[in-house]
Amino acid sequence: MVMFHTDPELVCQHFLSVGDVQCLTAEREFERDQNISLRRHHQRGQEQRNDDQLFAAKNHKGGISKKLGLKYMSSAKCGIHGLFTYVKSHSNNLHGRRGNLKRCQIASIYICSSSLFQNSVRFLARSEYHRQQKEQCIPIPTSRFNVGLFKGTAQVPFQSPKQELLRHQLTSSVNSQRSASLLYEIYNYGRNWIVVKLNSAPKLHDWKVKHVQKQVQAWRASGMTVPMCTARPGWQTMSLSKPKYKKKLFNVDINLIDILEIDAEKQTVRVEPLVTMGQLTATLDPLGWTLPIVPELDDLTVGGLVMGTGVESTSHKYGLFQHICVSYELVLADGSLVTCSKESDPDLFYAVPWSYGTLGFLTAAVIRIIPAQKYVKLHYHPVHSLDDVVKVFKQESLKKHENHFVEGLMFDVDRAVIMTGSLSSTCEPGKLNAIGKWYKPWFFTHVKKFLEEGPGYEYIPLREYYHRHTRPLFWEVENIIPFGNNVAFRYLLGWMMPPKVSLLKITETKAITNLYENNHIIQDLLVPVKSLKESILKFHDAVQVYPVWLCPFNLPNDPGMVHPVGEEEELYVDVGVYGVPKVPQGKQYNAVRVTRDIEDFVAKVNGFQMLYADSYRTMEEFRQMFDHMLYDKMRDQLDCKKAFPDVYDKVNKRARSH
Ligand SMILES: NC(=O)C1=CN([C@@H]2O[C@H](COP(=O)(O)OP(=O)(O)OC[C@H]3O[C@@H](n4cnc5c(N)ncnc54)[C@H](OP(=O)(O)O)[C@@H]3O)[C@@H](O)[C@H]2O)C=CC1
Ligand SMILES: CC(C)=CCC[C@@H](C)[C@H]1CC[C@@]2(C)C3=C(CC[C@]12C)[C@@]1(C)CC[C@H](O)C(C)(C)[C@@H]1CC3
Repeated sequence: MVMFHTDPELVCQHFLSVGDVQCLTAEREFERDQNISLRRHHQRGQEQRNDDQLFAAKNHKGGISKKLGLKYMSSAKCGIHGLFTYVKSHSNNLHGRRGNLKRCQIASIYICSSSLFQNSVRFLARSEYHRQQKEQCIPIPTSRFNVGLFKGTAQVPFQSPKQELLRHQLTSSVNSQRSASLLYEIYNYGRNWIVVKLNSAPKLHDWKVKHVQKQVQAWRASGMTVPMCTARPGWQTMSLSKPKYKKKLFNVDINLIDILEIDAEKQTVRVEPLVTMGQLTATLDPLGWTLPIVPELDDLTVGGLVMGTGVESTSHKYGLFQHICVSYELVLADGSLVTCSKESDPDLFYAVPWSYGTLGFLTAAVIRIIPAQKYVKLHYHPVHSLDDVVKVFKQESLKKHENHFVEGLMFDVDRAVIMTGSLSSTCEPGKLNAIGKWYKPWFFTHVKKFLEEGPGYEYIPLREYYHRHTRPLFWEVENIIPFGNNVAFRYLLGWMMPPKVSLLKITETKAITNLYENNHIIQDLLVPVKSLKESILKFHDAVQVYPVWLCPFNLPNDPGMVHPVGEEEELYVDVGVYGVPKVPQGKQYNAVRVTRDIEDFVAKVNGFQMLYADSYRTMEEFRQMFDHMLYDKMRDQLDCKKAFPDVYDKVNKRARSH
């Protein structure tokens, strides 16, 4: 039977479901009208042909072409990085972590557009389902590719699937996404600089807030038929999934992107919710100030960190992001504008964090600032047994005064580097390491070296330390551009990194999102430090993903969704698991089963799951993990039931993506 799939998603889903994937056999001509032609590369016997499931997908404007008897149509837009990652992770699952890629090859990938915010990746695909799994795949001898920046068509001899994959990965790094990211960054920093210089933001703030209030009034006037959410598109957010619920809800546009005021006397900064961490450190650091906690990815927003949560290597001292916030300004369900703080309205103040925008719209936040220093003196302590990892990590995390920063990276179940740091205004000669420079190795690979070299220390410029995980997105960029840490690449093209998450997301299709969701784990599990050893062993058994991020944080017993079980504050640790799970040969990773198992474990040890990650909990299970007492009270009191969805309805798996 020959099947023609016109939906690219099905093409990719098929990749997942089949046992073997044979090379896409295609040659294409990219003509001006962007028709794509497809022809079969090698002939096979009639019997085998009958078994074929033939997929051809054509990107661009829904055109239909018929050529060589094959019918194919419409849109195969697919973030190229996603495709690579997919291929990589898929082959890992099929053949073990370092599995051979022979049976999973993509032969033709086309990037035909280089417009600023768009990359169109076209691929023609043909896959073969061998009913009898034993049957061998036949390698394809040549393939062709055409990438926007490389004009013309290059014919490259097919050497090995791995090289084939690498070649495609190279094309991804030179696609226009990188330059678009850079232009976008330059625009943002320029705009921010002008706004700060002109001091125009505070004057405009009231006017912009009124605009939010007017939209809430308009929602009320419209009969309040569906609840509200912000209009921020899903591709702009720092999560793997895209919120599906936004399509059904009343979207309120919140265009609040500026730093409003720095008060040196009170040691606070007042910011609008879409201010990012990168924007804040760029503004505050030159003035000699910094936030006590700077969540490490440049594009995280204050709104997202207040409504979700934020954690970083100073959290053992300062707690979570909400614990450095002094007050919130919110537009409520009735359209009124309120400001709440511990003193003025403690119930609302404590209920807001983790509420994910379901109590009101945040229009400004006042956050504490502390004096900054020029450098971080960072010590690296390699440890070589799990017991020592736990011991050293706990010991260092409890030294709140000596250690301004504490963080651990586990490279295996019994090997880790624990880092401790302090702020410093001076630097010893020969000890400076400007890790943020474009040609420097990715931070986690630099850290790993200390396992062999033994303990050491160095000085890192403060802002470069804060954003140390931005360039490799922890280690996630390794899956997207595996050669990104290669020394030649770094010197030549490293300045184009990191890829902008929003641009990666906007160029990604549902299909690739699905592939990520099914072959990847991204979870931050917040567990009491007393359960750290048990947790590491549990995650090791479940997924064996390394490196693992260990970040200690102090959890005070404040009211609200997240607090320790006992009366006292407690030391917790964020165990960050990001990567492709290791699956025994021949087995398929089951994201739902594994994630649910991990979630059950976390709940059992009185831990929490960060809300940006996929949650497979039922509503009852979710309500058991998070204390809803104050939240429910505030939802009733502020008449939120019709105005905003319940937090569970925003964070559960069904509400996201697809
Ligand atoms: N180191 C760290 O701590 C890291 C944290 N994260 C997580 O990433 C998320 C932040 O990502 P980011 O892209 O900045 O935020 P998002 O846009 O993803 O926002 C997260 C939630 O906050 C709500 N929200 C955001 N702004 C407002 C507002 N002004 N008023 C009301 N609700 C609002 C959103 O509501 P709506 O759905 O209506 O848009 C959404 O539900 C957080 O959840 C954080 O925990 C991720 C990486 C690192
Ligand atoms: C609490 C802490 C420190 C969390 C760190 C979380 C990061 C590792 C996450 C946040 C956003 C994130 C989910 C993301 C991705 C990887 C992991 C990230 C960076 C990527 C880049 C993976 C590739 C995907 O195709 C896509 C581009 C959609 C996402 C975007 C968000």
